[in-house]
Amino acid sequence: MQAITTHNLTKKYGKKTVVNHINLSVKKGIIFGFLGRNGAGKSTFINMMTGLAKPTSGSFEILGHQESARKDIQRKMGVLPDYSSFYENDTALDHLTYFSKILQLSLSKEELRQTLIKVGLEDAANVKIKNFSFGMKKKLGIAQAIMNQPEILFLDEPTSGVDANSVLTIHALIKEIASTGTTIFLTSHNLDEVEKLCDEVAIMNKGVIQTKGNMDQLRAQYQQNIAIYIKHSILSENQQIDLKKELSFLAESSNITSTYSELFVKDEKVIPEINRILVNNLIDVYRIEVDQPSLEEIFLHLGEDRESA
Ligand SMILES: Nc1ncnc2c1ncn2[C@@H]1O[C@H](COP(=O)(O)OP(=O)(O)OP(=O)(O)O)[C@@H](O)[C@H]1O
Repeated sequence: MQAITTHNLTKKYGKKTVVNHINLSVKKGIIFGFLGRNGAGKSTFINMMTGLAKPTSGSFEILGHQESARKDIQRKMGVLPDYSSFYENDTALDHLTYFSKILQLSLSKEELRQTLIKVGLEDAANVKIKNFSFGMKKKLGIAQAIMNQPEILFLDEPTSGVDANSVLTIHALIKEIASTGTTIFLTSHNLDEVEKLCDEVAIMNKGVIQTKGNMDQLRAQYQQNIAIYIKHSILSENQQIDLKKELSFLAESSNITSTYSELFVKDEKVIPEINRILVNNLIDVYRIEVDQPSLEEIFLHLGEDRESA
């Protein structure tokens, strides 16, 4: 089942088309990363999902509900906006109590405390928000977003401006929430974070989805080679030539030297075969390192495509 399906979803501001006929589907239960440069249209897309903006044309379903069934969607949805606002004189517990009432969740104090425990703010339940660090405010924002035990959670930049320790806690929290089956739709400018957390990624550019898939699919699509670095026993010149020839069927390119070789391959599935060739040639391997292209490299590569287009 899909958590989100959009059909030619479009948003225009005046004459400017900010979201342009997007057909996107997001599987239920995954962590989905939504990327794009500033101004690509991500927030506008999310605002339509969360009910803050109306599509100009097209439609979408969330968890099987049409956009018109906003109340049903809202009940199952949690949202951490890019910037949450708080009454600085409220405590964490006051804040959750207030939103629990607004959302008509009728949660007990104990249930609210449990939510604070989940996000690691148990000791701050009665502390005024004005004394919170930025990271604590993000965690409180997440607590607010998960109070209703949502089936789908939108997290807009959950770790931007947050200190390294809190980043780790928030990452662990996101994984824990996802492990209960909640679909997570996450935007972040931190590509490393997206690569670590997300099962699938979509990259938006100028209002359209430029690419979508898991990391393996993105690597294959953008033909980013995997680099393999091997430190091995000393090879004579003839051995180097023979090895290069044998590996030429598996590697896109290679650089074989007497003690150290670099290979560039399309698919990591060839690594065991490379290993076998080394063993058959009685070459001792002291170290082998595999360097997969990062999401950052793919993202930059997409940028090159865009600029040369
Ligand atoms: N309410 C609005 N009225 C007019 N133009 C808007 C409005 N909201 C967004 N835009 C324009 O739409 C384009 C896309 O903006 P959007 O905020 O969706 O991008 P984004 O990908 O979320 O960028 P960022 O990563 O900087 O948040 C921008 O050119 C922006 O100026």
